[in-house]
Amino acid sequence: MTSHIESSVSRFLPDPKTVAAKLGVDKGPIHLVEAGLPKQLAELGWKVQFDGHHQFEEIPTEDDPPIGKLKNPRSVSRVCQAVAKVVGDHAKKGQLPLTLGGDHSLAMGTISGTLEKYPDACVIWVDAHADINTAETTDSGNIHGMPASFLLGIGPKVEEFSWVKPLLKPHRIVYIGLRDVDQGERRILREHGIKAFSMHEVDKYGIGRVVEMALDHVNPGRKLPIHLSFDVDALDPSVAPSTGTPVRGGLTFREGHYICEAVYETGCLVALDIMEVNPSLADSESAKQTVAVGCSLARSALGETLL
Ligand SMILES: NC(=[NH2+])NCCC[C@H](N)C(=O)O
Ligand SMILES: [Mn+2]
Ligand SMILES: [Mn+2]
Repeated sequence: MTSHIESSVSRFLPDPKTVAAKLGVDKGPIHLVEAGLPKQLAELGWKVQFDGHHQFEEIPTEDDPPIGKLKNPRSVSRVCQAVAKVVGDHAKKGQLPLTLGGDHSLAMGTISGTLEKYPDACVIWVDAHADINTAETTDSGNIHGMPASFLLGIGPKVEEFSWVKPLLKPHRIVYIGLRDVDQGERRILREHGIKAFSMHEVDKYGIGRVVEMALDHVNPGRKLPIHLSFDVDALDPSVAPSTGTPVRGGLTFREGHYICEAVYETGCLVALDIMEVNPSLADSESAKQTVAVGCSLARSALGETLL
């Protein structure tokens, strides 16, 4: 283990979208824990402190009407703010927070927590989507399509999310795996000069070169702390089927794991998110497969090697 990391903490959070609909019955991320992830990480040499389920506060839908187009804004804001605090507190103790989700809107919380302790941290965002819509550009109103814009402080201010400090700089985030990017998001990426390696670049250069180029962009000297936010829908749906917004043409099993291994090898990883695992969305075989992939991605990012 690298010296600045003494222990890891794993937490899992429900999916606000599903929770809102099902009044708190979403058990997505707990499956990763029940599949044995804490023990697997302990076997890799980590001292695992498991915080337990971060209880999503149920705000009845009628008490959480949309703000503009944003759906469930108060519920999402509240849970993300709580996550920011917990992640920040662990980071300040020199621990490596692992957050299991759940909706990728949670990255608003996890990355806020990381930047609180490491203001110069860079973010590697692995996803089929850019999740960089603003309250203005969003079509769906789903906040999981917007966390990056809140962290960057772009787009119209939404009072409910004023706790999110715009600490992330456009040159400190890089995407890998994109293939489903909305028109407004394309414009935002261009206007802010945000670097993104879509599946086109993965096909063209191979994953090894792409990860190297991504690191050269956000972390040229390989000295800055890295927050890896991995949305499992970056993987091809044949690899990770149980997720809310699958998009064909994604990363292979090995490509996804290679990213995690390469980030671990830098010795710079300070926080990890494994997001959008949703076992309730598929038959039990697909769910099992997706949960197993989520666990193995986390292990790869935390030091598991093939030999
Ligand atoms: N975290 C995710 N799965 N995001 C999907 C976002 C899809 C679409 N771009 C939206 O804004 O609604
Ligand atoms: Mn995402
Ligand atoms: Mn996604």
